[in-house]
Amino acid sequence: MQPRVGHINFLNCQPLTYSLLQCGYHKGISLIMGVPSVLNDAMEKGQLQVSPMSSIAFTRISERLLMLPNLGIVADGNVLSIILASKRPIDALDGEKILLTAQSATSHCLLKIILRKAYNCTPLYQIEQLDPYHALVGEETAALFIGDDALYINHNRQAGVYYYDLGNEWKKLTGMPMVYAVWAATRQFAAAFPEQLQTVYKRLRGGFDNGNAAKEQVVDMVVGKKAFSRQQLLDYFDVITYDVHEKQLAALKLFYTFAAEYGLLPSVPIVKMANVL
Ligand SMILES: C=C(OC1C=C(C(=O)O)C=C[C@H]1O)C(=O)O
Repeated sequence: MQPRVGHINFLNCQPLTYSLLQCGYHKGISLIMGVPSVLNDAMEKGQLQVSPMSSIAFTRISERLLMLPNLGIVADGNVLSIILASKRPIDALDGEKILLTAQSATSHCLLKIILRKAYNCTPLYQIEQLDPYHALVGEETAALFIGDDALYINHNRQAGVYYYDLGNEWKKLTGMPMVYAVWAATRQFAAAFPEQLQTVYKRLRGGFDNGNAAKEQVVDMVVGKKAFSRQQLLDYFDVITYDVHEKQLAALKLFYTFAAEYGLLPSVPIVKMANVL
C-alpha cells in the first residue's frame, strides 16, 4: 500500500513540489494535491494518511493526529501571501462585511484575532470562493486572500485600496513568527506503519531541504507559468520557511491560546508529536 499524502498546490510549497516532481522524492508515495481547506477536509474524513493542514484545522481533530516535528509553513513578519485588501483602513472595519477565501482556515482565525485584539473590530464574515482578478467589486468592504491569489493581489495593487499583510500584523501584535500550517499523520497510520511514516517524513523534510538548496531551479519550474517575475519568486522563497523549533512552537501555542480565548476553538489542544526523528 502506498500512503496517501496531501500536498498544497501553492507556490508556498514549491521547494517541496520541485523535489517531489523533479528529484524523485515522491517514490512510494501517492500524492494528493489540493488547496489547504480541501486537504484539511480530506484529513478529517480519513482519506489521507499524512498531509499539511492549516494549523487551526489540526486542532479540530488533534486527538486523532500526530504532528510531524520540525515541519511547517512559517514566516517571521511579512508573509506576502496572506493579504487583507480593504476599501477602508483596518481600524475602521467594525460591523463591515469581510469576505474570506474558502481555501483557508488558519488565516480566517488569524484575521479575527488581529481585528479584535489590535483594532477592537468585530466585522461580519462570509466565506466565499474569491477571484483575485476581480477583488472588491461587490458590496463587501474587504476581502482576505491566501496563497498564490494573495501574492498576486499584493504585487498588483489597485489605487484607493488598503493592503494588510497578516504576517506583519501578527508580528506587530505578538513579536512572534506565525505558523500557518503544520504536517500531520493519523495516529492509526503511525501505529500500523511506523517505518512508512518515517520514510514519508524523510521525503518531506529532505524535500524541503533539497528545494531550499536549489532555489534557482525551483524558480525555473514556475517562472513564465505564473504571473510573477523571477525576483518576486526568489523573494517569496526567502520569506517562507519550513523549520519548526521551540520559538515557532511557542508562537503556535500563543495562536491557539488567542483562538481559544475568542471561542474559535474549544480549548488549547495537547499536541502529540510523531516519533520519526
Ligand atoms: C502562507 C500561507 O500559508 C498557508 C495558509 C493556510 C491557511 O490559511 O489555512 C494553510 C496553509 C498554507 O497555505 C499561504 O497560503 O499563503
